[in-house]
Amino acid sequence: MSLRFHKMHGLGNDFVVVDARTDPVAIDADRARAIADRHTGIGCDQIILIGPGSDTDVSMRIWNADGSEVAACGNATRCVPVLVGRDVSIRTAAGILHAALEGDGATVDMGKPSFDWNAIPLAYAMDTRALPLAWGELANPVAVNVGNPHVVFFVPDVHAVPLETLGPDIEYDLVFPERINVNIAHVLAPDHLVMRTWERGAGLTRACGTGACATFAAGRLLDLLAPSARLDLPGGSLRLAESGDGHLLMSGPATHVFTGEASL
Ligand SMILES: N[C@@H](CCC[C@H](N)C(=O)O)C(=O)O
Repeated sequence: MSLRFHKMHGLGNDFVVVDARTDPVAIDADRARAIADRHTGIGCDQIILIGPGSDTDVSMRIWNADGSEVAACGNATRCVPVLVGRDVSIRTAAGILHAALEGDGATVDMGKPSFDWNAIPLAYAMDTRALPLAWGELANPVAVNVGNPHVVFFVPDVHAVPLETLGPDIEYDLVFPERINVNIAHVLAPDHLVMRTWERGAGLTRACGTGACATFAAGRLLDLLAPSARLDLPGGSLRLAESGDGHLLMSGPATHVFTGEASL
């Protein structure tokens, strides 16, 4: 099957973006895995399908490299207005998002975080400010849903944590019935932190936009961060701010690399 696609990325979190606004394209878990394969496919962390919107400008569906379909992807959301060439409203499985072109990327209103244990979701009721759980040296994370599920650990040094081994243990722990994205962060100042993410369904990535939103929301909840902060990820920096009504505003770059066609 022939596939026309755009290769895009947000801070090195890379995507195969399929623009199906005028002609429908069918993607399922098997096709998503084949496209994402870095040896036999195109290679990417996520596959993004942009479709027409009914009540919005466009719609967006998201698959991780392992073929799992998910509701949110912050970095890909910044890519949408860049691809379309204007500010857009986007229908996603997590609700309607608004993305506005800004600088070399976009600012997206990512909505309000939820700290409800049911919304994360967790297997049973727990204090989501500090889950009473530990995996190796990582203990008592904040759990938060920002359209997708995350845990956030505040640690003394993100570079000293073996996230490549602890990440999968946490992602697949049965306490997270829909698996989980795993973020570790250390705060340098109330308006500046450093973080890394193990992504559900994709592993270690250079950046995770929803991970940055989750980490900022967790930092605000614990009073570690100011209402606006810079977050340094392995692939570069994002700016997060909290609006008056508690929404998370994420700003950062989004890059179109090339347009191609593949038999996949
Ligand atoms: N890279 C994304 C998040 C993609 C989805 C995530 N791995 C999940 O399974 O929820 C981002 O920039 O937010």
